[in-house]
Order: sequence, then structure tokens, then C-alpha cells
Amino acid sequence: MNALLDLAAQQLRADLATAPGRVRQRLSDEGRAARCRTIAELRAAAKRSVPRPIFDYADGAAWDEVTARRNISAFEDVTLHPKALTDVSEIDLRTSVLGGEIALPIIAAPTGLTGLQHPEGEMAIARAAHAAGTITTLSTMASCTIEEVAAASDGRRWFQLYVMSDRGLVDSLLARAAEHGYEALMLTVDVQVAGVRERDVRNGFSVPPRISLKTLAQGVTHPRWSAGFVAHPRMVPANLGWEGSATATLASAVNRSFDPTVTWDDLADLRSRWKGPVIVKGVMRADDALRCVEHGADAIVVSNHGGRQLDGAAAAIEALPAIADAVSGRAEVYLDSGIRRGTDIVKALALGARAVLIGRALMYGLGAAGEAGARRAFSILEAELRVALALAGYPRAAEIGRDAVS
Ligand SMILES: Cc1cc2nc3c(=O)[nH]c(=O)nc-3n(C[C@H](O)[C@H](O)[C@H](O)COP(=O)(O)O)c2cc1C
Ligand SMILES: CCCCC(=O)C(=O)O
Repeated sequence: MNALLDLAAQQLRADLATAPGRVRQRLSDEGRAARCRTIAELRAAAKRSVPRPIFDYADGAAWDEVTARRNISAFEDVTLHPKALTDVSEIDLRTSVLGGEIALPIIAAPTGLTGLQHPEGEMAIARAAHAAGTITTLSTMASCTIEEVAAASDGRRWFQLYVMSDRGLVDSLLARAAEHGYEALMLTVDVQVAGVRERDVRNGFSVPPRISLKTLAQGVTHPRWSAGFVAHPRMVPANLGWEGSATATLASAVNRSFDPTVTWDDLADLRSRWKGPVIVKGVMRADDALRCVEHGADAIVVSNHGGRQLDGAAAAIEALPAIADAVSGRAEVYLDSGIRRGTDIVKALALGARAVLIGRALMYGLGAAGEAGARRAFSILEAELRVALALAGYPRAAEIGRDAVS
């Protein structure tokens, strides 16, 4: 009995001695990130951590959000057919994109106004992507500058372009991206005009944020987020000269500055001017994919912008097989929109994608726990992908094919 009590007392003393360290760890970004075991848990943590309008900007989608939900449910409609008795002692996630190897077939999607989730914004995403051995894509609407992200982390970087009516601005963005080592240009073609995200409308989401009693109350109830925001307010896109501009809804700012006349001629023009690879993002039809190939695109991203643009559009995973068939190896095909699980990635690879891009998974991670949270998003998906490939009987991610799914 006495021996037992001694043991308990000893353990209690040891626990108390390490308690401050453990409390610090629990409260640290690393601790918060580590407690999230799934992308869904990162989402729940982000929802608690950042003001509601900022969570809604990332989480929300267009109109009834039907396509956003369908992006996820359509993965459930794809069935895996596991192959028996293959040696899965070594799982190889490597693949090559645009002539270079990446450690896993997951790339950071371009996201605008990322600095609202966390002041390190796209710098944190870049560090997390590079730590995972993959590529980061910087948005035209990024909160951090082209130069800041280039300086923040060594690794492969792509630059995503929205064609603005001010073509001088486009020229200067391209020149800065090329000068700072962004190897590929990703032209996004599904924001002809701003999609209507009703959560943003309801929340009065605007750039720069409008300060009201309601937003102040949000700030008070999210003190960790507020401390970051006050120290490094990243209120507007950093590369467009919008500093000091009057508050406007995101949709009206986009509709004022993006060029709705963009056509295939502009793709041809960009193709001839950009020296590196060109990727077209937001392709949902086989005929468009073929036209991209004819225009010299090196890669396309099958994407409906995470359901944030045309509600009612098909899920990206539904559009993928016909596009992969039409392209038939003449350009690389990637997919985004709805990736939340390792099995989603297995399904996308099986249906013809060489890699996937992730948008919200990283936004949730960043909102929940900054760079540690973004790293966590990569590590959760990587771990799930490893187990899913082993159980599917395909030890090499690059070799999974159509026979694995129906
Ligand atoms: C908060 C947020 C901002 C985005 N900003 C951009 C952008 O500036 N440029 C772009 O091409 N796509 C943008 N997207 C779309 C993503 O690149 C990607 O297509 C989408 O997030 C994929 O769906 P997922 O979030 O389900 O992974 C954004 C997405 C989110 C969630
Ligand atoms: C409306 C375009 C702004 C940035 C973006 O692409 C997004 O929020 O999805």
C-alpha cells in the first residue's frame, strides 16, 4: 500500500514539475495543431480561432453552396477497388510535376487574402509547403508580396494570375514573379466576375475590413487572432497597389479591377510572353481542356474554385475522367476542390490527376494554428494518403490507375 502511495506521489511530483512546459506546449501553435487529427478538426479549430466573417470568407462558397458540398459528396460516390497481396512495405508518394520531383502529390493552391487568417499568411503557407517537399502557389490577391514570399522560404513557387483591366499592372506582376523565381504561371479562368458568396454579403465582408462595433466585438472574443492582426494588419491584397483604397465589398473590388473580356487570345498572348510553364486553372470541360493544349498550356487544373464561383457546376472529381481522357498525356492534369482526406487524393490520382491542390485545408490550418497548422494540414493528408495507398494495394502514388476505382 505504502509503496503504491509513494509511486503515486512520485508521479504527481513529476507531473507537476513538467506542468508549465506542458501547458505552454498545449497553448502553443504546435500544441494546438497537434491536437487536430483530421482536416475536419482543423476546420473546427479555425472556426473557434478566427472572427466569424474571416472563417466564413474561407469556408463559404457561392449561392446555396451546392457545388461546394457536391465537391465533397462526389468523392463519396467514387468507389475504391483494393488490390490484394501486393508488397506495400515501402510507400512512395513522389511524383514529378512540370519536370521536377515533389515529395508528395499535394500542392498549395493559390488563395487570396490569406493574411486575414494569420499575419504570416502566404509566407507561412510557403514554408509549410516547402517543408513538406512540395510547391506553393502565390495568388494575385495574396496578402504578402511576391518579394516577401520569395524571401520567406526556399523551394518551388508558382504564381497565379488574375488578368486585371490594368494591363500595365499585369505586366509588372509577371515581371516581378519572373524576377523572383516563380517558375510557372497559373492563369485562373473561372473568375470572369466575382461569384456571389452570400455569407460574405451577410457579414458585410469587405476590403479593407470595415471597423464597426460588431467587428470590434469579434476582435475582443478572439484575442489571439486580434494580437496578430494588430501587430501585422494585412488588410488588402499586397501586390496590387490597393493600400489606402476605400472600403469596398470584395465582389465590387474584384468586378472593378478584373477584366471580364479575357478570352483564348489572352491565353495565347500570355503563353508567348511567359518564358516558363503555363498552367490553366478552372477548367471543367474536355473541349476547353483540349483548347488549352492547343494553346500550348503545359498543365491544367480541373477545378470549380472550391464551389466559390458558379454554384450548380459539377464537382471537380466528376469532371476529371473525361478531361484526363481528352488531354491524354499532352499536358499535365491536376485537380482541386473538395480534398479533405487521403482517400480523396487516391481517387483523384486514379481518375487521371497527377497531383491535387488544396485550398481550404491550408486555410483551416493557418486559422487554427498559423504555420504549424498549415504544416499539420500537409502531414494529416500525407499520413492518410500513405495508409490509403497501402490498403488500396498501390505502393507507388504515381502508378495508381483507373482500375482502382469505379
Ligand atoms: C479563401 C480562398 C481564397 C481563394 N483565392 C483564390 C485566388 O486568389 N486565386 C485562385 O485562383 N483561386 C483561389 N481560391 C480557390 C483555390 O485556389 C482552390 O481552387 C479551392 O480552394 C479548392 O477547393 P478546396 O478549398 O475545397 O480545396 C481561393 C479559395 C479560398 C478558399
Ligand atoms: C473573388 C476572387 C477573390 C479571391 C478568390 O479567388 C476567392 O476568394 O476565391
